[in-house]
Amino acid sequence: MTIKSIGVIGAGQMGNGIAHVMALAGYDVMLNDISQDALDAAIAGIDGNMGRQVGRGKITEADMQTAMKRIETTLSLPDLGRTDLVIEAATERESVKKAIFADLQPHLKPETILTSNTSSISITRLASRTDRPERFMGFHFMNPVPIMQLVELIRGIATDEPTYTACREVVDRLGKTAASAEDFPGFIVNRILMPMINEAVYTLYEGVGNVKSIDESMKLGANHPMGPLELADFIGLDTCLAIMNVLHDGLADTKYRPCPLLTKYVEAGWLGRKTNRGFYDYRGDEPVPTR
Ligand SMILES: CC(=O)CC(=O)SCCNC(=O)CCNC(=O)[C@H](O)C(C)(C)COP(=O)(O)OP(=O)(O)OC[C@H]1O[C@@H](n2cnc3c(N)ncnc32)[C@H](O)[C@@H]1OP(=O)(O)O
Ligand SMILES: NC(=O)C1=CN([C@@H]2O[C@H](COP(=O)(O)OP(=O)(O)OC[C@H]3O[C@@H](n4cnc5c(N)ncnc54)[C@H](OP(=O)(O)O)[C@@H]3O)[C@@H](O)[C@H]2O)C=CC1
Repeated sequence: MTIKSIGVIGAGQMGNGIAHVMALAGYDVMLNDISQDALDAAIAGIDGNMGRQVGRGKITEADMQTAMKRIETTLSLPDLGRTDLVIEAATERESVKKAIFADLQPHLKPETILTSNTSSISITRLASRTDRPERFMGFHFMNPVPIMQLVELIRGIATDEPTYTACREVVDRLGKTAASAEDFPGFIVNRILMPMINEAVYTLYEGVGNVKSIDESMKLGANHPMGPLELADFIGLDTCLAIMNVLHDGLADTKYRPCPLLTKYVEAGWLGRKTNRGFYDYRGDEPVPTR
């Protein structure tokens, strides 16, 4: 099946980045969210990010104008019914994702491929609640989407080969690299990355270091581009906690228990950059460590 149009559900940082790269690669994009503010912020964000790419000579002004015209926004899920491939990128909560698929399903063309950008949730379980488990798979981008090269492709137990091939062709057209991961909690990247971030929070919780020393140690001592706490703020602490809970529940091993300090930050609504406060406070000119 040739994919021409893409539906993206959830206009947060991932949905916005996915719409950006898809439109630049020539796909028509229908971007959906439950909030008009989120849709407006996403379009402004894409405009700013593409503008920076023009400024740095990565794309032309004409590329940007054409791509921006390819992106439509909608508050109405049925509008995604006419697309060929849907990528769900809403909040990392299984109940939210299942409700979206249930609402969307009656409006889809029979051949439309359904995918989720979930960071950790079982593709097989999500697929089993839809009318098309063979045309369902995990399509996992990395943040920030316009920059990161990798896309994890995760087959559920029932995913058929034409579905995998069609998704793989989309990744190729984006100029990105696909990695196949088996459908187990957190797949590959988050199975490895998230316990490291959680351990950094334990290191903070136990007073081994403070926010600044932990991040500096990993940047200067292990050559990571961002410290683990800065990266957690960038990903979103709610998303980090949700992934740890999926690892803990799904693998039934106490080594994945989420750090209580991570839970406390999420309960405070200090979710990182998206709420202007997490392990750093972003409300001033420079980020200030909160511990
Ligand atoms: C949770 C999951 O399920 C999976 C995940 O995604 S895990 C998270 C994976 N991501 C990471 O680990 C990111 C680690 N951080 C980095 O690689 C880098 O710090 C970074 C690329 C984000 C920024 O790099 P930097 O050198 O500090 O900044 P800077 O020079 O300003 O930016 C580099 C490029 O990124 C772009 N960029 C930075 N932030 C961006 C954003 N939020 N959105 C879009 N583009 C962005 C810049 O425009 C610039 O683009 P060009 O190279 O085309 O000019
Ligand atoms: N953050 C990251 O680094 C990465 C995240 N992911 C995954 O991508 C997905 C999205 O993450 P991210 O973009 O960071 O999250 P955000 O919190 O930035 O965005 C999620 C968006 O989805 C919206 N939303 C919630 N419910 C619905 C719904 N029923 N229909 C449509 N939209 C809805 C939210 O609206 P509102 O704010 O109003 O609730 C919000 O705008 C998650 O599954 C996450 O695990 C994957 C790779 C990296």
